[in-house]
Amino acid sequence: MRDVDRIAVEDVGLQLLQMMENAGRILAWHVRDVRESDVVVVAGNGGNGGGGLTCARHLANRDIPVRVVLERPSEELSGAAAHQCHILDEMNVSVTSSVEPLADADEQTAIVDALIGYGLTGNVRPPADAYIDRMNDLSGPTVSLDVPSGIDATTGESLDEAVSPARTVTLALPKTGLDAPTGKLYLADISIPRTVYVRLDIDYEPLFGDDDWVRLEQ
Ligand SMILES: NC(=O)C1=CN([C@@H]2O[C@H](COP(=O)(O)OP(=O)(O)OC[C@H]3O[C@@H](n4cnc5c(N)ncnc54)[C@H](O)[C@@H]3O)[C@@H](O)[C@H]2O)[C@@H](O)CC1
Ligand SMILES: [K+]
Repeated sequence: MRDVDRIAVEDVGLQLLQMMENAGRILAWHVRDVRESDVVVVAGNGGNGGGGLTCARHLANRDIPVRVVLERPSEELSGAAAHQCHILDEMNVSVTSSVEPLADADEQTAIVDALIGYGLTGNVRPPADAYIDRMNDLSGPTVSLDVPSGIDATTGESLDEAVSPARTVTLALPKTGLDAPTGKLYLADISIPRTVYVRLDIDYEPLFGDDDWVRLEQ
């Protein structure tokens, strides 16, 4: 997937924010599909977090009650995550980095797990572990972006706590490590052109029909 990202960006010219917009918009569709009530987005500081912040914008644009809990203070965000968070600030969407994560979520609140995607390196470090535990404590439906946080996208193993979602919306290609507990698994089209796969000798069959996502059988 890193190779796909690299070729798409460096050779073909697709920009991260374009792929992230597709990811966040399709994630918002799935959150609307599962939610009964308000929504809390848990966002890390990488591309996964950026996708969650994009999702929050698409929900807020439809007057869906949504708030964001960051793993670290917004002034520590960088890159695309900082970009997406600035827009939410301008929209007056609630963004906090509370120590007691998700303190005011009730049993109906839907959770968006945009903490860690395929960038997981090694055992889950604090405070991410507390956020993962808290997400798992809540009874509302959780939707994970790309990979349930804490799961290794390649091996599928979780070295310790991992999010146990109702569904996972993975991006572009099914990650090899997704035979892990992902809940219902969906693949989202983030507009990676076929030439990227051809250049990487990945045999690619068109996966997407009329929808922007497909359900993957597990
Ligand atoms: N082509 C694609 O697949 C695209 C993927 N995107 C998203 O970008 C993600 C990859 O982005 P990144 O490479 O920035 O990485 P991630 O956003 O997956 O992970 C980095 C974040 O996880 C934290 N983290 C990493 N290891 C940790 C550990 N052991 N304990 C606690 N925290 C840990 C880091 O502090 C950082 O906040 C994908 O999972 C996907 O969601 C999108 O940006 C769009 C393009
Ligand atoms: K995640």
